[in-house]
Amino acid sequence: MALIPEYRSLPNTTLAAYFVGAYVLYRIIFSIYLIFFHPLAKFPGPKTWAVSRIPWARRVIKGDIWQVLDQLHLQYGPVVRIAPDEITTISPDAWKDLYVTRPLLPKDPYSQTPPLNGAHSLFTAADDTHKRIRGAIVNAFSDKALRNQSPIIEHHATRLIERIHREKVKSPNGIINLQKLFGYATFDTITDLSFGESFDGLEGDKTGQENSMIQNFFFHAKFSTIRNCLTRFAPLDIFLGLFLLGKTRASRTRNWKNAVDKIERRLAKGDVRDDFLTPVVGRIDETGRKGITSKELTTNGLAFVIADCQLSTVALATATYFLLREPKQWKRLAEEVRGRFVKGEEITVQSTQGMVYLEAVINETLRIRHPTPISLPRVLPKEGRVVGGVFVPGNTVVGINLQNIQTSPTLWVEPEVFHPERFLPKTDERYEERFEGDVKEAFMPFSTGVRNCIGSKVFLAQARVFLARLVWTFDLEMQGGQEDWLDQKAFLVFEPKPLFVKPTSR
Ligand code: HEM
Repeated sequence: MALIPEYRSLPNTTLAAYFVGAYVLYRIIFSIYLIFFHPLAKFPGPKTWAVSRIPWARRVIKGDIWQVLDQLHLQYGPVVRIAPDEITTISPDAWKDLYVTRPLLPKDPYSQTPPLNGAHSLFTAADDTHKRIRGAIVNAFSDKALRNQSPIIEHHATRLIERIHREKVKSPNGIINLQKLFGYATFDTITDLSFGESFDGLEGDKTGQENSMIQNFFFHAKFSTIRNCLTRFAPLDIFLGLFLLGKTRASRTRNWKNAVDKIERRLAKGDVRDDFLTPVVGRIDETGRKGITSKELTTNGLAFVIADCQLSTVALATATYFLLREPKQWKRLAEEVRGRFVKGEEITVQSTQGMVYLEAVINETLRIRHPTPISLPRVLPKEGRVVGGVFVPGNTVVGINLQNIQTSPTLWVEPEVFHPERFLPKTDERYEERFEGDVKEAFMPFSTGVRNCIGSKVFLAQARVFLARLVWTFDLEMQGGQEDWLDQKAFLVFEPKPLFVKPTSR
């Protein structure tokens, strides 16, 4: 009782100092616990990262976390503690331990942006909901389905080449931004496949309406990355969410309506052609107990569009950049493509299968520059699990960073050098023995297990046809001053710079 008047009589500044002092003392004691006594204390890593999420968050928000993780692995080894409750690994065995071994590990909820309308995409759905949705649409991604969808991909490849011709003529010095055109081409292809109608970005020069949706996707990727990161520092994420969601509400509503209208028109036509909607025609089930609901169909359609449009654009622009920087590799690819086809139209999804150098170029591009250089974090069960040969305690968040595992000097020969040859069959005369040193099991650009990339075959088909048609039709020269083109930030996905090239028809 006697304390209360004394306590009350303290000046406000002294009171505040007590509180600050108590908090600092608590942080110091807690930090000592985190560094020396916490179950993750045995894992190496920077001490400042072990005691707080802030160093990690700072790098995510700066867009260079993938580069910093590279350095941390070099310094500390294959397993690094990057937060009080999280470790990252580049052990190839961890692919199986984290993404295949049963029971399946849930995704770290902090790494996910929850759907605004409650209808999950495959990315955010868990357990039975994930199984149900994937089961409803998986047939749209089979080899057979892809064969039937091929004319759509080839049609947009033709329009890409036509647009490059038009752009070349329009440009006073013949220089064009190829990254932008890849963006339109992938956008047109994937909207055609996902919604049943193309958004016709490649025709924008004719209609005078250049589509800005692609730029918006990259903006959203940045926003979602920062918001997800801030969910660990609530209520900061809520403020950012209110501000940015308000700012983007109109465009989101427009995109949603556009998608719904197109999907409805496509479903009404019935079983008329093969696209991603074919397996669900007449099978929409609004109960949410089997199949897929119409809201989930739209959410997933938009997710496919965003995934393809961003990742394929980055991959295609990056492949072209590497090829133009490395004349020997360009020449090898040109020989393969030009030696095989007499006419550009012969270049199809089917006819580009088994083109070993082309496939090696695509693989090497994905290896050296994964379009989405993120970690795939999973939460361990309370009993813990062996990951990559090391026991990791329960409730730890563990992930493989897609970029780091593909460029670690402990796993790859000359990891930063563009050598498609490393992916050639050993019997190929261009293969070099030194690439025996590569640990190819580390290379899983589409992840593995039941949550692997459902769209990988579509991407590969598109990449083969677009690149082969480009190389068949044009000689390309890179405009100077782009030596630092690869210096890009990544927010979920790399933010590609314009790629200025001068195409000349052969
Ligand atoms: C360069 C191209 C691509 C790469 C490197 C890539 C990579 C990946 C990776 C690593 C995952 C696993 C994500 C996780 O575990 O959280 C994934 C999942 C997924 N990808 Fe892709 N992707 C690409 C293109 C595409 C395309 C073209 C589509 C759509 C047509 C697509 C649709 C999806 C979907 C829906 C999932 C979630 C699958 C599930 O959880 O069931 N991706 N992708």
